[in-house]
Amino acid sequence: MVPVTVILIYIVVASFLVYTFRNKKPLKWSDFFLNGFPMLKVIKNDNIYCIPGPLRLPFIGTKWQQIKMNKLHEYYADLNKTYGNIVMEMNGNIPVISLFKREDIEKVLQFNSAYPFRPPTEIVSFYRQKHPERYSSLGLVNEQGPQWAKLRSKLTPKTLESKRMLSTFCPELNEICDEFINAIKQKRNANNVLENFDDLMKMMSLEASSSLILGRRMGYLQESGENNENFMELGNAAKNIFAIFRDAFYGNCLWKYFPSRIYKEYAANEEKIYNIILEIIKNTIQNNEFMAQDKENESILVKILKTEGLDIRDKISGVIDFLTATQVLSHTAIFLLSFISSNAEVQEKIFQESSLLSENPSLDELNKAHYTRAAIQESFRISPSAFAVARILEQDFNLSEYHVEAGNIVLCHNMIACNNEENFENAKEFIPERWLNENGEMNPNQPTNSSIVVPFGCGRRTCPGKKLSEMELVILVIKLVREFKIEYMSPCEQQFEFVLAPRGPINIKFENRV
Ligand code: HEM
Repeated sequence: MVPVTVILIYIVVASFLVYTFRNKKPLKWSDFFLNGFPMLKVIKNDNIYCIPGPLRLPFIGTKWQQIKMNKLHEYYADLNKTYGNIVMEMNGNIPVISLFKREDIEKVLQFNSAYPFRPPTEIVSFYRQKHPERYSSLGLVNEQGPQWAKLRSKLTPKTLESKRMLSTFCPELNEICDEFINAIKQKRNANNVLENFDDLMKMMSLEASSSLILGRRMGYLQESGENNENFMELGNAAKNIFAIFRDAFYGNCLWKYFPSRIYKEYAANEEKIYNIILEIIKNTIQNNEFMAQDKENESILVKILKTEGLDIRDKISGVIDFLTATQVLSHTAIFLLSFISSNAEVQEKIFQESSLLSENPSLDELNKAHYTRAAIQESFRISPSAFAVARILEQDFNLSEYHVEAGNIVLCHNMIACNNEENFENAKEFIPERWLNENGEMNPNQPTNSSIVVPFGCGRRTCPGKKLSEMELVILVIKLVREFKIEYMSPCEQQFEFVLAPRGPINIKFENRV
């Protein structure tokens, strides 16, 4: 009897709430009795509650649909098929609108904004607000408005985004890639198959990022036993954190009310990263590293420590945010190598191009590796790790004939739009040539609709690691394909870990070229 009463009360309360939200006026008793289940009816057509989408229930919204959190990318593709170009979900009681149509995505992402608003990662914001002794703001990734602009201008231009910095780092990156190739040779089995390549790839991208950002070689690519325990912990914490973001955002949000398992896991990983970075900073200061004269070879950490007008807590959180963000690079590399593995002709063309470059190519040489760069861009088109770009609207928009007011969260589904035949011919096929002009030069604006290929986001909030990541991917592919014939032992499946990640284990045959 008790469960039946609870369900009845729930239906009545749900009807009132949904009706009131949809029609912006309270439900009268007469409506309820005369209309049956008004929660299922659309009365007006000019607000977001009229946008089609799965059944929204009070308190849990549409979360009941997202049971398989590691398959959310497939869930969104199904939503697009079922409901069309624009779909509304409720994340608890927060409306989230998904856009799949190119014109809508362009409208939102090309909106010229001084401070583009991207919804923050809730659990990070929540935790950082509770720890003012460590964090004076939400940090570069999560802050908004003028505070974000200040962090962005202080933390990035002289560091991650400068051409000089990339040129200086290029020789070291060549060295790290050689170390990576040696590790592959040592770890592959008698049949030349390397099992769990995904683990080694993560270590490679962490080694590269730590070397650039912290100015330290961590030894992630060395045989186990030689590694510093702290550095291994840092690596593991950075690896875990994305899946925690996903579970906190798409799972239940009990962590907002009490320290649930997911909150404790997040706090443990964040504290691990924080403490190790703090230790490294103390050592850097003690060893007088930032008094060094060699400005060219200064690490990003030293550059950030020297930046004036920024609270030390923001400097630390900036370094943490850079290090955690670099995880995405290893996912991207695995998707890219899988396309190269299943397209023998593409692999051969990259090999030909790589043979023309010097053993340790410079940044200028890498920029001329047009075919390889086109292959990377094509991989980004079909399988970008950030498969949707989120924004909070700063003004009202008409999107697919619905009026969407400022302040709403929208997800621009660039991956789904990029895999749609309406936007790209033979959209599901891997064709690097579509990015090349008649002289065989890479042209990112070449294909019609290239404006929706935004693997690093868009506008002033674009990823500051874009140029570094592109350079790293070109060196990596050129060196790997020059050394080995690459063959994935099974198709590379994808799973959702807040960003799109490969589903391990990834086993690859690396056969020496003769
Ligand atoms: C292939 C690798 C990478 C991909 C696909 C990627 C993708 C992205 C995307 C889509 C965004 C959101 C941009 C927007 O909202 O418009 C972003 C933001 C960001 N990325 Fe990356 N990223 C990569 C590598 C990196 C690396 C290596 C770093 C650091 C060294 C980094 C640091 C950041 C930071 C700090 C932000 C926040 C920027 C802000 O809000 O101002 N990313 N990234």
